[in-house]
Amino acid sequence: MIASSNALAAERVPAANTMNRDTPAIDIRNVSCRFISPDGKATVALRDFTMSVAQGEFCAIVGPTGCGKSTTLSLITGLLKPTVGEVRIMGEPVNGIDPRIGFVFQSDAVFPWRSVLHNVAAGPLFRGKPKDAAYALAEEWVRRVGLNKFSNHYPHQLSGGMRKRVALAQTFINSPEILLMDEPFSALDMQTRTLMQDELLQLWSSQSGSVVFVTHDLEEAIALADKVYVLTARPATLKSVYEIDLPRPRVMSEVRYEQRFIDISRKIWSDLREEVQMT
Ligand SMILES: Nc1ncnc2c1ncn2[C@@H]1O[C@H](COP(=O)(O)OP(=O)(O)OP(=O)(O)O)[C@@H](O)[C@H]1O
Repeated sequence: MIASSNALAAERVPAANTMNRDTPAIDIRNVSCRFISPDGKATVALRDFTMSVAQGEFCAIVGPTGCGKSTTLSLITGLLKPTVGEVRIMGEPVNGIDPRIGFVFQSDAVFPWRSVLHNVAAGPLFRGKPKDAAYALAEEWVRRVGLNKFSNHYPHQLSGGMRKRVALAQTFINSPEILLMDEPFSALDMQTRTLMQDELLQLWSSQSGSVVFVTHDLEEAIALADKVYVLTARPATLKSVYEIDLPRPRVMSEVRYEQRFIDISRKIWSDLREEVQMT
């Protein structure tokens, strides 16, 4: 496996909680997950799967289609319970929806009837922040994601990339300790996608959260992550973990052309290809 440098990790702001820094943000231990359909047919999505995400770490999950990647995220959120095994968040067993967890999915989760500013303010308002403070914070986040000129626009008046920026602002405004992302940029064109990846890395490096990023795109996984988890074909179990020693900060439009990146891609792809060919 490849050694890690984690060059920027030491510069990030420490997590604002009293927990031991060595406690994993996410600890999935020997988890299996089986679905029973109404006609009684069983589907085993995950089998004896183990994964540990450190505080502040950026992990990506890749694997063949339908292997169980999204199921892994559902287990972390508590929306699903494992059939066997245990999932811990910040050292505690998962117990219902956790406000420390933020999500960004492939589809936009913006409210179509609210303007950009109102969309971004929704989270803090929902969490009980006073109105003035919530809107002041929302204005700051709208500016941070470069949408200040579009603050009063509605989602249907925005491009796909702009809506994704709204989604990032909506999520980061809550300073999530854990950020779960399921194919968040897959609907975007290549150029917009590259810009959004850069923005994601900038936002992430300014906060202390851990990220689990599910993607079909191996290059995206390598470019973004500290660690790439390769899952087997269904029922998914952990095939291998690669630590990505590319220095940070990384520039998405350049990193893919570095020889080290190409070497890592080749190595992981030879692992992943065996699984993809089975599906
Ligand atoms: N609620 C459910 N009930 C029954 N089967 C389910 C349920 N959720 C997922 N599955 C099945 O579990 C398996 C894993 O699904 P999952 O969505 O986790 O895969 P994935 O790796 O994210 O897929 P993709 O790469 O296509 O997005 C699939 O066979 C899917 O049909």
